[in-house]
This record gives sequence, C-alpha cells and structure tokens, in this order.
Amino acid sequence: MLEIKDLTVQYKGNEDNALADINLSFQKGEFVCILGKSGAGKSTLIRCLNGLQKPTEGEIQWEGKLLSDLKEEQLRKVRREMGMIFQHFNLVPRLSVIQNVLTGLFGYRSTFKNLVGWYTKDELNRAKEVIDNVGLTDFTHRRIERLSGGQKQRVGIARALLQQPKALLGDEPVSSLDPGTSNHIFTLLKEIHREHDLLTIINVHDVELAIRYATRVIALKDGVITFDGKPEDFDNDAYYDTYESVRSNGEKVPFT
Ligand SMILES: Nc1ncnc2c1ncn2[C@@H]1O[C@H](COP(=O)(O)OP(=O)(O)OP(=O)(O)O)[C@@H](O)[C@H]1O
Repeated sequence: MLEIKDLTVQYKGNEDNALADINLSFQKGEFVCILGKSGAGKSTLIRCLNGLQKPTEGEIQWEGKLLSDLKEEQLRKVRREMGMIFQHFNLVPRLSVIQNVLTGLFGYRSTFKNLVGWYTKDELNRAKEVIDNVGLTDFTHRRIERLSGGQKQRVGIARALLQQPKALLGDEPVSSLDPGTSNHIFTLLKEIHREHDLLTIINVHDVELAIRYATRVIALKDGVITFDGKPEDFDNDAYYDTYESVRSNGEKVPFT
C-alpha cells in the first residue's frame, strides 16, 4: 500500500542526513508506531509519506503511484487519502468543534464554498457522525479553546476521519497529553483503525504506548532504522540503554 525505497533526506544547511537510506513497506491493517528520541527523524519520515517533505534521494509509492510523479492537484488527492493528526492539534481555537471538523472537507470543496462556509445537509450529518465516533457529541458546538487537550485531539481525529482516509498518520499526537489521556487517545485510534480498516502510522516517544498498541514497531536513531518488528520482540532494555541515561539508583529514564 505504501512503499519507501532508499529514502534519504538532507535539509539545507544541515550536513547530517535527517533520514538515511530508509526502506520500508506498509500494508493495510497495520498499526505502526515509530519510536525515536527528539531529532531521530520521525517527523521527517511522516512528512515524506504524505508528500509534505520532498526526499533528497529515493522514492515513495502510495497505492502504486510514485509521489514524485504527481502534480500538485494529484498530490492533494493523495493527502486527502491520508488523514493527519498533529502534536499541537492544529485547530482554530475560536471556532466550534463542528466548524473545525468540517475543515476536513476543505480538500474536497471549492475555495469559495470553504470561504463562505456553506455545507450540505449530508456534509453536516457526516461531520456529526465522526464527532459521535470520537465521543464528543455533547461538545459539538463548544469552542475549541474551552476543551481539554485530550478532547482537542479527539477533534483532530474526527477532522481526519471526515476526509474518509485510507491511512491515518500521526506526528506525536499524544506528546502534549498526560499518560491517562494518551492511553484513551490510543484506545480510540485502535478502535478507529479496526473499524475503518486504516493503515495507521503514529510517531510516539513513549515506548510503553507503542508496545501496548502497535502491531509493528519501528525505531529510528539518527535517521537510521534500528528496529523493525513485532512489539513483543522489541528489546526495551537495549533501547533504553542506547537512548537514555540511567539514574544513579539504576532506574532507566525514558527520553522526553
Ligand atoms: N527545517 C530543517 N532544517 C534543518 N534541519 C532540520 C530541519 N527539520 C529537521 N531537521 C533536522 O533533521 C533531523 C530530524 O528531525 P525530525 O524533526 O524529523 O526528528 P524527530 O524525530 O521528529 O524529532 P522530534 O521528536 O523532536 O520532533 C534533526 O537532526 C533535525 O535537527
């Protein structure tokens, strides 16, 4: 479904590769967590997958189409097929839940309709349905600025779902949430993944979350893959030893 071949990314003015010679293949039905400390290359990888970041070398193929061959309009269509959720939610604080969710349709509608905010009954019903899916029915008309972090991320997920995507990509969607809320969001993502049969690829820096929810874990270090396999085969100790300091009492400290 999604193939990455010999992907290398080097940013201007940075002599180190953000990603170096990455080869990966993702199939429908996978729930993938990408682990790595800050600067490992996780965001760069996710941004390459939906064409927001151009590779320096290598190629990405989505459902048989090479992203580098696509014109801007075709690339927009691919982006619609890959719902995206973000660390800082990317919502408009003064607008309501449903107004924010409806922006998930922007890629499908004319600029004029988006500007004046005209929606058909069907579009409004679909928006209400996805809001219901993420458990926010009672908050449909509440402004975003009056929601908790976890509720905001639910809005972000609902907006992505309204695009009726085939894949869901997440760039650290729970890193600004507390552990309990992070678990609730991952439970919701897993339910949505099953119900809509979505390829799901989520960047996360919490190893325990990745192991609990993923069907496949990929670890990145300095732009290179250091692990790709089943969560039960993931060597947690080796990972911490590679990545993080150990307190004087022997406790291993997860990276932040
Ligand atoms: N616009 C940029 N210009 C130059 N270097 C960049 C740019 N964006 C990222 N980098 C570098 O590329 C490498 C990978 O960054 P990336 O943001 O993909 O990592 P990350 O694992 O997502 O980190 P974080 O968890 O902090 O978001 C880092 O060394 C970073 O400094």
